[in-house]
Amino acid sequence: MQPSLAPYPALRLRRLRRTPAIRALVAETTLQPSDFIWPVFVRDGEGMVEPIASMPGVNRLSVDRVVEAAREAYALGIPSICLFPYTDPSLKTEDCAEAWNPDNLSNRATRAIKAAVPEMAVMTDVALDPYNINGHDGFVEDGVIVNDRTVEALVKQTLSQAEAGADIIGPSDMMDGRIGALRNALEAEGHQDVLLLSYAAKYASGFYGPFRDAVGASGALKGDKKTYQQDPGNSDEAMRLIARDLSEGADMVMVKPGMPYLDICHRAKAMFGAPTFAYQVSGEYAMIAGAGERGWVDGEKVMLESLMAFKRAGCDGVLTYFAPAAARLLNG
Ligand SMILES: NCC(=O)CCC(=O)O
Repeated sequence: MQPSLAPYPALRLRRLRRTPAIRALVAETTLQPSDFIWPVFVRDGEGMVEPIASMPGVNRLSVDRVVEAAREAYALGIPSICLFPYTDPSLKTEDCAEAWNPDNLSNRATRAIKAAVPEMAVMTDVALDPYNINGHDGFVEDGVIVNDRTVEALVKQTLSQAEAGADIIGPSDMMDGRIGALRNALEAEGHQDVLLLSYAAKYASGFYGPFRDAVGASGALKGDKKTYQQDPGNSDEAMRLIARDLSEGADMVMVKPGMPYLDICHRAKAMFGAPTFAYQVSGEYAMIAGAGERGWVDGEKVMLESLMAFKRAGCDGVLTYFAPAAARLLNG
């Protein structure tokens, strides 16, 4: 766009900022509760609300409490909730079989939410890390994360989540060929309406630290994830990954983390025009919530500003731990 500008004083751009009404008229971007997917941490037990120290205001919830939280979130106008299980260490194995157990925590929570709040879109996570004894998203053989055997396991995990009633499956593993394999399996098994929101551009980031505490994976992870997650300096690679996943049958794509990667969000939306989401991850949340708690920044203001930035960059929506707090503010 080439802005055509009259010379000053014919042009006084401050005229457009003079009152709240005029500012509202010319606002380019809006933020609303329907822009959010709310990630929640699920644990076993009943009546459990367990705070996560590195994520002030975020708790691990037992299934009954997740159902209550989902009901409240939906009433606030948040259309979707995303489940992350805190897996009991005794259930983590080398074969990751708990990942496709029809009665695992994630599947139980999905069934319970779909029974209580059927209109809400339940999103689930596909990757082996919550169930893997070594904390990796794929199987490890001789120190190498193997691709194709992992994809076979991801298919089993996906089908068990679809059977439980998940509306949106989020493959976060970054293996090659998994979107095509999952799409084919969903079609073949009568789950043609299940959506795939691919974690297409997922970076090997330091911003995931608090999440790994939240799901109990910090101690488990051996080494790093650099052979499957992206180098933070790469942008063309992100476009290739997104193009590939869309061509294999992804309905929506995600960029993760969010705030440090707004250029990737913008480029992805401009290049593909597909429904594009960003994940404002745990470290981003912790920085804003932690600084807000200490009074170093105005926490609410920075929260909304950060979420608006995703929309301005071109995202259709944001996965954010702030979803209920932000929705409450936006609803007034
Ligand atoms: N697969 C989901 C994540 O890795 C979330 C990361 C975060 O919130 O830090």
